[in-house]
Parts: sequence; structure tokens; C-alpha cells
Amino acid sequence: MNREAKGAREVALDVLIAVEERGAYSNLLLGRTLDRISLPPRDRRLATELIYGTIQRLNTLDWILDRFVKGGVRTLQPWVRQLLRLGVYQLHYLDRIPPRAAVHETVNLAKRRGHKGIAGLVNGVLRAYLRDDRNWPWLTAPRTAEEWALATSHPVWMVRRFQEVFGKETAWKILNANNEPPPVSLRVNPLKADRDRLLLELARSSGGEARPSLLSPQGIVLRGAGSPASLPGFREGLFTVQDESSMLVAEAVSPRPGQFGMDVCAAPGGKTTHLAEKMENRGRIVAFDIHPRKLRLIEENVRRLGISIVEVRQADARDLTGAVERPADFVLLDAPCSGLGVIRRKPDIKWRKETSDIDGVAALQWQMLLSASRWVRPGGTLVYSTCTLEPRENEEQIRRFLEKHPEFIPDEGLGELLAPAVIRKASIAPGMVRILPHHFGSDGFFIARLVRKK
Ligand SMILES: C[S@@+](CC[C@H](N)C(=O)[O-])C[C@H]1O[C@@H](n2cnc3c(N)ncnc32)[C@H](O)[C@@H]1O
Repeated sequence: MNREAKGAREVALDVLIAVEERGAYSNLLLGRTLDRISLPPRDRRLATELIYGTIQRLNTLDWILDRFVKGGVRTLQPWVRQLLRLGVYQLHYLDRIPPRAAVHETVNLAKRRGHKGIAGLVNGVLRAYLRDDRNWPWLTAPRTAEEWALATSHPVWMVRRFQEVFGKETAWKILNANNEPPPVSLRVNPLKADRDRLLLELARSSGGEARPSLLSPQGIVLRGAGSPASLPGFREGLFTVQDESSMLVAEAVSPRPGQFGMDVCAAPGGKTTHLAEKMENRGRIVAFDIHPRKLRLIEENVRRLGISIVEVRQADARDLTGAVERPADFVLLDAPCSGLGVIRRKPDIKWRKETSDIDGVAALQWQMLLSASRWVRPGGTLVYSTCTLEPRENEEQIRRFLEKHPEFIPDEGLGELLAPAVIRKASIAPGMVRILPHHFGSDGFFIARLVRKK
């Protein structure tokens, strides 16, 4: 193993320790760490893979380690536990790293950070793993929810819930799609760039593969291209980094130039700016968020993309009394949610959320929905979206709203606003789509388009 690869493992170890100790989110911490230190691209990729993989596979790795660590993995010092998880992750999931190299590098890290005893322990555990026949039922033919949880590395409650909601076949697909590395996707800014030209440019310069999105006319999907913020054109505002499913939300709103709209949970502005682009930067959008710190992110994005029709304001979406002067042509509520559709990008979500969290967030969304809906003018549009798969936050929320608010109807015309493939696979009711992570390899998302009767 070369010196650079050691660097990648050490970076991964530091991030994993900080994630556990400080409760930090791995994607944010990794981004900050990679910005601070200089690692060659190949090592950045390895560090990223090790961090995400180890967090993604947490329960499975601990189950394996518990067989070989006396007293169980939880009894170890946090850094030793993380180091062993890293080691077993490489042995169990990364075919391309030879087992001898994985053991050697892990033991070396133990030596550098600890003392001989720890290195001996690490060596012993990893070699015991390699000697084992690994004839574990969950590995060959998982049957029970507990075995599915180990095979797909999810908490048991989530496995049960997905099975209950989607049936076993689809649940299996979702759980496995959650372990696939997500591609990077970009939304081209039509105010400054042209998709075909940018595609050619990115295919040439990014070092990876670039193709047009099948879901959004503004989207580009990249594979193996490295950090998107460092791609040429980002600073100049030629594109925004955004998941393809997210791009469908502004398509579902489908605003026209000159309209007046509100985006009531807007930070960091991914969808606000998309709406402004679709409006050709003509009209007016008021973008709200509750966190003043995050409002700056909207402002930065608006500026970078050359947009001038967005006004940014702080407000609590549960109470928008007096927030604007007149009802809007469209209101977007891209609500905070349990995030069960974005597990591929944020694997920490699996281990942080509890089923009880869902009731709390659903209650918050309900209040926001009632408050946001008051600002839709007669004939205007209300779009509600989340990046979760949980029905209590999605279709159940909308059905209940429609029951209580007969002045709104689901828009049956939603199908004409989205790509035919989306409607074919993801339409679940009039005016509602639910994209599952295995449909297109994009985030899990729910979008509802409602219209206030004239
Ligand atoms: C799903 S994110 C929005 C993402 C954004 N629409 C985009 O595309 O970039 C939800 C946002 O709601 C904000 N939020 C949470 N509670 C809120 C509240 N009570 N009122 C307004 N915004 C809130 C969060 O700060 C977060 O930025």
C-alpha cells in the first residue's frame, strides 16, 4: 500500500471518530475535512467510500465484530471501535482491496495511534474474521426482518415499515438501492448556459462520464467526476448541484414568467432558484426559512446564478400572517421531513431516526401545510414535497388536507408537467407522485400538486 492510501484511511478514521463523538453529520464533516487538507483525488474517493460505507453498514459491521471481540464491540474505546469497523468494512465489502493489505494498514494505524496491545487486538480480530467460514444465514438467505436488517444494513423497524408499506419485493429493492453510491447530478442554469454545450464541456473536462438526465430537461448526470463544486462553471453560476428527483419539484410547480410565488421552506435555495430559472428571471418569488444563518445560503446561490427576482425573508412557515401583501400564484412547501428517501446520500439518517420522530415531523408539516395553503390565490397552485417515503408525511397528509379543504383539488394535469417515465413508474394518485430510490437511481421523493378552486 502506498503512502497516499494510508492518508485516506487516517482521514476516514478521524471523521468517523468525530461523527460518533460530536454527533456531526458525516457528509458535512467530510466536506469540511476534504476542503481543509490536501489529498490526491484517488485518496479523496477512497476516504469518502470508507466513511460512507462504514456508516452505511454500521449494524452489520458491529454484528460481525461482536462475534470476534470479547465482551462485544461496544465495550471498546471509541477510536478502536471505529478502526475495527473500518477494517472489517474493507474485508467484507471492498473486493478490490486485498485482505492482507486491509489488515496490514489497519494494524499499522492501531500502532501509530495506540500501543502494541491494541495493535495485537486489531490484528487478532481481523484475522479471526478471515478464518471464519462466514456461513451466516442473513448473508446467504435472509428471511426474518432481523436478517434483512443485517443483509441490507438498516434498522429492523425501518425494514418492517418498508415491508408493511411497499410489500416485500419493493422493500427489498428500496433497501438495496439505499446502499448504492449516488451519482452527482447538475441542473443547468438556462439564464447562463445551454445543456448540450455544458454536457460536451463536462464530458471533456470532468474526467468522468456525463449524460443528460432522463427526468429533467435541465439535468446532467455525472459519474466518477469528483467534487462537483470544483467543476468548471460552478462559480460562474452555470449550474446547481441537485438530485434529479429534486429537479422534478419546480417542474411540478411549473411557474410562468411574471408570476408571484412563495417558497416557504427555501434554504439553501435549490428549488427557489430553479423556480426563478423557469420564470426566466421575471416576476417575483419570496423565499422564507426559519433559520437566519441559512438565509445567507439562499442569497449566495441567487447571486451566483445571476437571479434578481428572489426576496429572502425569515419566517416560521407555521405562521405566515402578514408575510406578504397578497395571495400568490403558487406556493411551494418543500417541507422538513424524516429524510428516508435520501439514505444513500446521508446514511447517518438510518441510525438517528426513530419511528417516533416521524409523528413529530408529520405534525410540523401539517401545521405548515395549513398555513402555506392560506396564501394560494383562487386558481393558484400549492405544491407540497418531501424527500421521504413515509406515507404519514406524504400521501396521508395530502389526503387528510383535501378532506378538510374541499376548496383544493389534486391537479390531474401533473402528468403533463413531468417526464412520462416518472408518471409511469411513480404516479400513486391524481396529483401525486412518489419516486422510489430504485426507480431511476435518484432520491426518494414525494410531490403533490393541488389547485385552489376559482
Ligand atoms: C427540505 S429543506 C428545504 C430545501 C430547499 N427547498 C431546497 O430545495 O434547497 C427544509 C427547510 O425547512 C426549514 N425549516 C424548518 N422548519 C421551518 C419552519 N418552521 N419555518 C420555515 N422553515 C423551516 C429548514 O431550515 C430547511 O432549510
